[in-house]
Amino acid sequence: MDATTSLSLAREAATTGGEVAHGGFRGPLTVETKANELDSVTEFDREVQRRVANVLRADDPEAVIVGEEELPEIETRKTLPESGTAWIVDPIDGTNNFVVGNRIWCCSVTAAEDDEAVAAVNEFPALGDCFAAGDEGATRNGEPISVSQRGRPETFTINPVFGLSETNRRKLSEYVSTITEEFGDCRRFGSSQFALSSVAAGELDAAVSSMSLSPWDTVGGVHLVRQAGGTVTDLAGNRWTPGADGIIASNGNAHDDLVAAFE
Ligand SMILES: O=P(O)(O)OC[C@H]1O[C@](O)(COP(=O)(O)O)[C@@H](O)[C@@H]1O
Ligand SMILES: [Mg+2]
Repeated sequence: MDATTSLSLAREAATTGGEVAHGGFRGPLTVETKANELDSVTEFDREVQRRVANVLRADDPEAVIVGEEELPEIETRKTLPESGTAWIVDPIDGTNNFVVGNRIWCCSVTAAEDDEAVAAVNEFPALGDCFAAGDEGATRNGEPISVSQRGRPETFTINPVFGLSETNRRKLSEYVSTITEEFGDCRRFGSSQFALSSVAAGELDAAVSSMSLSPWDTVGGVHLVRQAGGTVTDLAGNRWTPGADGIIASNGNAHDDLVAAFE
């Protein structure tokens, strides 16, 4: 499937999923936890993944789906296949925000070919922003976007993406110190797809993490950043690929400084 066709299907799936989630936003929810007390899931996460999968499977009944939630009736992988087409789905990225009524959450749908994204859509219904990219640049609500122009590291606003699991808290605090001592300002939003979309749109200068983030937290947003003219590597400065330990996504202007600062 070419990038234009993939983008159109990703858009249809993410729009459908976003509408379903938005219908439950700020309403009564049943909230369960997964790995820890701060890892929430709601009935909407599962229902949105089901609805997104139905859109994708209506087009191709054999569509390979890499998704965050477990659904008994839809076979879902946790990692990307080494070859072929796969659809990466985060039904709600930012579930903790969704649960408390904060608008920063999205339905994320990405098409990948052989481990590499070809089209991505991050639909934020409560914000009214839809970030999308095929192979002709990135857009927000249909308008072209590009990474920021900022060049001096001490002026950079950076999002350390970590979540709040026990094991990652110490590293997060190190990253926050590095940002405030060597760079400019710090932001945290509770959604890695929002962080990456914001880098693509020039609203943030960089997003960084030493965690190995899941494909549904990253692959689509990485594609948006690259299509918007940015640079995405692992912590060693090598081109980022799914499964990498850590990520540095930036406007590209001080990428070497970021690689030198974060480990
Ligand atoms: O900006 P923060 O608070 O570090 O949040 C980042 C975290 O947000 C998430 O993107 C939220 O994902 P989910 O809501 O899909 O669980 C995590 O995957 C990631 O670890
Ligand atoms: Mg999620």
